[in-house]
Amino acid sequence: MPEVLLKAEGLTKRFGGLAAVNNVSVELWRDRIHAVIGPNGAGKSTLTNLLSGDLPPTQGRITLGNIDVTGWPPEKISRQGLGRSYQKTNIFAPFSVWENVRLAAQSRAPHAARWLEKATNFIANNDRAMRTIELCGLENRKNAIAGAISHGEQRQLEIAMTLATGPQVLLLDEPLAGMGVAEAERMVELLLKLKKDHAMMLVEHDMDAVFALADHLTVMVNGQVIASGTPADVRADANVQSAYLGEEDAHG
Ligand SMILES: Nc1ncnc2c1ncn2[C@@H]1O[C@H](COP(=O)(O)OP(=O)(O)OP(=O)(O)O)[C@@H](O)[C@H]1O
Repeated sequence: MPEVLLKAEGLTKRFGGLAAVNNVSVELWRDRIHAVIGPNGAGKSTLTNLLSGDLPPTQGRITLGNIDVTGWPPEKISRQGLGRSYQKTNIFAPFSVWENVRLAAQSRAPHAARWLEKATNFIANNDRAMRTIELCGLENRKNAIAGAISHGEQRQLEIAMTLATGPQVLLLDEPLAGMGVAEAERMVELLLKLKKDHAMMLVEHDMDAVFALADHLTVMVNGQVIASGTPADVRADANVQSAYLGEEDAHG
C-alpha cells in the first residue's frame, strides 16, 4: 500500500449560502500524483486553499503525516511539510532566479536566528537551492532576472521555490496555465520527476497533461466529488462524461 502523506476527511467550505466545497475527502500518497479536475467554479481552488491552510474549513479534518493540522495557518502547515504553488505566478520579479530560490530555502532554515548555526545553515541552504534549480532545469537561467525569463520558466521557478522549502506534499494549482506546447511538455517531464518521494495534488485544466500524469483522479462538480478512481475508471464513468469530459471534448 502506498504511504498516505495527507488525508482530508469530509471537508466543507461555505461562503454564505454556497457550499464551494461540500463534504470532500481526498488522500495524497507518496510517489503518486492525484489530479483534481472539474469545470470552472467546481471548488478546486477552494479545496486547495483548505488543504494549504489559506482558508479554514467550515467542517472536516486534515491530517498531514500523523498530525491533525485542521485550522492551522498556512505558514505552520508549510513548515510541517506542505508546499503549494499558486495559479498566479508568485515570484520576486526584480531578483535573480538564484536569489528567489535561495530566499525560499532560507525561509525554512531551522533556528535561523542562532548565530552559531548560521554558517552551517548557509551552506545547507545554498546546496538545497542549487539542487532544486538543477532539478527544475533552470541551471542555465540561474543568474537571469526572474521578471525577464519566459512564462514557462517562471512557472518552473515557482515550483523550484516551493521545492526549496523541503515539502513532502505538493499542491500545484494549474502549473501548465498559459504555456505553449513545448513549455507544457517540459513541465509534464518535471512533474513526473517530482513524483518521486513526494505526494502531489495537481489541479489542472489541460486534460492531455492530466491523463499523462495522474495516478488517481478526483472529479468535482458544484463543490462535490462526482467520481474518484484511476484515470481509466474515471474516463469510463458515465456521470463524468456527461458532466465534464463530454463538455471538454465538445470544446475541442
Ligand atoms: N472567497 C470567496 N467568497 C465567496 N465565494 C467564493 C469565494 N471563493 C470561491 N467562491 C465561489 O466558490 C465556488 C468555487 O470556486 P473555486 O474558485 O474554488 O472553483 P474552481 O474549481 O477552482 O474554478 P476555476 O477552475 O475557475 O479556478 C465558485 O462559485 C466561486 O464563485
